[in-house]
Amino acid sequence: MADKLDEIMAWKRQEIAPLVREVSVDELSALHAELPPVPSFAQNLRRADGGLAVIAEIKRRSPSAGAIATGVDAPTQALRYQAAGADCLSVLTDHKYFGGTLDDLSSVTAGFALNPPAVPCLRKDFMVHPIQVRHAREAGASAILIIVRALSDADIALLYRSATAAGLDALFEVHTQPELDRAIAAEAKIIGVNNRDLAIFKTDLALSEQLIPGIPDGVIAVSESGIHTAADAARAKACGAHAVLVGESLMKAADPAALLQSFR
Ligand SMILES: O=C(O)c1ccccc1NCC(=O)[C@H](O)[C@H](O)COP(=O)(O)O
Repeated sequence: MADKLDEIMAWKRQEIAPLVREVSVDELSALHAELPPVPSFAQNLRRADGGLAVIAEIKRRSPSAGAIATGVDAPTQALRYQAAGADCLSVLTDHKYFGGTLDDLSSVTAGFALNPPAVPCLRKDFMVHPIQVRHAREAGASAILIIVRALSDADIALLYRSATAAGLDALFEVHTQPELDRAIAAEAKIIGVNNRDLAIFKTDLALSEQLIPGIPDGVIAVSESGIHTAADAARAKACGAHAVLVGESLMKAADPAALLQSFR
């Protein structure tokens, strides 16, 4: 079966080609110094009460689910998640496959500036070049995504250095033990186990149970994808997850606050 992630990564490199230019670590540090600070993504993933933190995702559609909530207004959904008690948000900014835009992220963070407290936002996109890190910081993100399987070790190191210079955290996403080993070697501080196999679109929480116990102490562990019920979240917590990343079930929930609280 064709691998969707390979297709998306090839498209992403094509999509950003016209925007690509050299972006140095110094440029990103200077940008960070001149822009208003952003709230810490990592800090919000460690709840003082020991409960499971929830990263609530804004996602209109996806390759696996098709249409989820195509007409949703991102800043309105962000304020619903804020009121529901989300610890962090994940905002899809890829348009072709997920129906999101970078403007969604900018309008979400601008909305929080008018309606504090700001909830830290992950720019959920397929990162391949530091220019995307710059755009994420300008749009008010607190973190970027690094999909280990899709990148060389050199690309991972460059993106991580760039994110750190720009004052952003990085969520390293893994799906296998060798990918987890690479994330650990890169000194990731936040590692997410994606329960969804992006080749066949099957989600299996057993993957979190298999990999999360191998995430070192001191590193934040996130279980991603396929969390629909309190029982799913409890499985993630039982194997050591500090947080869950939840898209489809929260996007479709009539009462996101009740569902989110049940996860905790
Ligand atoms: O969700 C997909 O179909 C998908 C396909 C290809 C690459 C990435 C994909 N999803 C990204 C995600 O990681 C999920 O949006 C996220 O973990 C939330 O998952 P869910 O709660 O199952 O919506």
